Amino acid sequence: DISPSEALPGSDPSVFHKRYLKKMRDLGEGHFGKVTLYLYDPANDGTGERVAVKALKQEGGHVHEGWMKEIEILKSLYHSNIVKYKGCCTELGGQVVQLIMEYLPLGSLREYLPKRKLGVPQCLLFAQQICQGMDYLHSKRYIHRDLAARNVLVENDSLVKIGDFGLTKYIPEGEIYYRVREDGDSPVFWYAIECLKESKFSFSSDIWSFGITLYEILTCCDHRQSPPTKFFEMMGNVQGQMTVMGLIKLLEKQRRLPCPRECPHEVNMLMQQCWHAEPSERPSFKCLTERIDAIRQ
Ligand SMILES: C=Cc1cc(F)c(CN2CC[C@](CC#N)(n3cc(C(N)=O)c(NC(=O)OC)n3)[C@H](F)C2)cc1O
Repeated sequence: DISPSEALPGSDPSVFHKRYLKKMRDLGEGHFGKVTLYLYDPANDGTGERVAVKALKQEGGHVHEGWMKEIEILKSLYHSNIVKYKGCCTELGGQVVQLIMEYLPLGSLREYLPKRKLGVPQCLLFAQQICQGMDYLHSKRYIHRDLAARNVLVENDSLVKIGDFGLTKYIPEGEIYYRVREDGDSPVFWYAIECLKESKFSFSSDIWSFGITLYEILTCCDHRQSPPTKFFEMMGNVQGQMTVMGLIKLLEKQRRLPCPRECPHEVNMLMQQCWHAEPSERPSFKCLTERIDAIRQ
């Protein structure tokens, strides 16, 4: 039983057939789904290519409209600092759709940085590339809402890509904020103060998350200095159950993550501006790209 797309010569390379996907191992787990490494091996001789496959945990089998939106978003993005869309694998006549992306075996900055102890210049190169990818995303009026080192993939020593768009939303023309209802397991330590207080997400709240991501890069994702660890310490470890209220109080008292040891003064200034209490006072990604470029010279 071959489907039409298989019968025609030069069939659509963005159509992946379930029967040729051989599961290798899990790469990650999210609230609503998971990302898995597969070998796509139509010749069935092990010479196929490795791909990263994102799938929803199908409850009730219905396809999330938000899920189809995420696929459409990644499919529409073409940038050297954004992970490449490769195609889809459909099952049950389109009831189940899996997203096929390029596989970056070095994984995210969370896995890579602790092993590689980069110097400041290379940290700034990675930071600048994240800004370029994010500037492109914002130019298409998308907000990411989950920018963090765990969602930035490493292609090689001098190239990183934003690798996951699970919480990305479109901001219609003329609007500034996207308000969320769902809470789930929100990454509150990467959230801007207005997100914590009013669930108001914007281009400016992505800038705040970039500042946290830059801090992660400069601390080589050392878990002893991770944002959760550090914020817990700053709150005086209230018996470990940190409340969002505790974090808001801290941020309202203008407390911020400390300057990492290796961090040059002007980079710390840039990070602190990303964490300005007033969203409109935070720099844009275009501005950040230029300022990091100047510092790198
Ligand atoms: C359904 C929602 C959902 C499910 C999830 F599992 C996650 C979390 N997931 C994101 C994708 C992830 C990190 C990034 N960026 N990653 C991608 C690749 C790749 N393309 O190669 C890769 N490579 C790798 O680890 O190589 C050793 N890791 C990693 F899987 C974590 C987020 C979610 O929204």
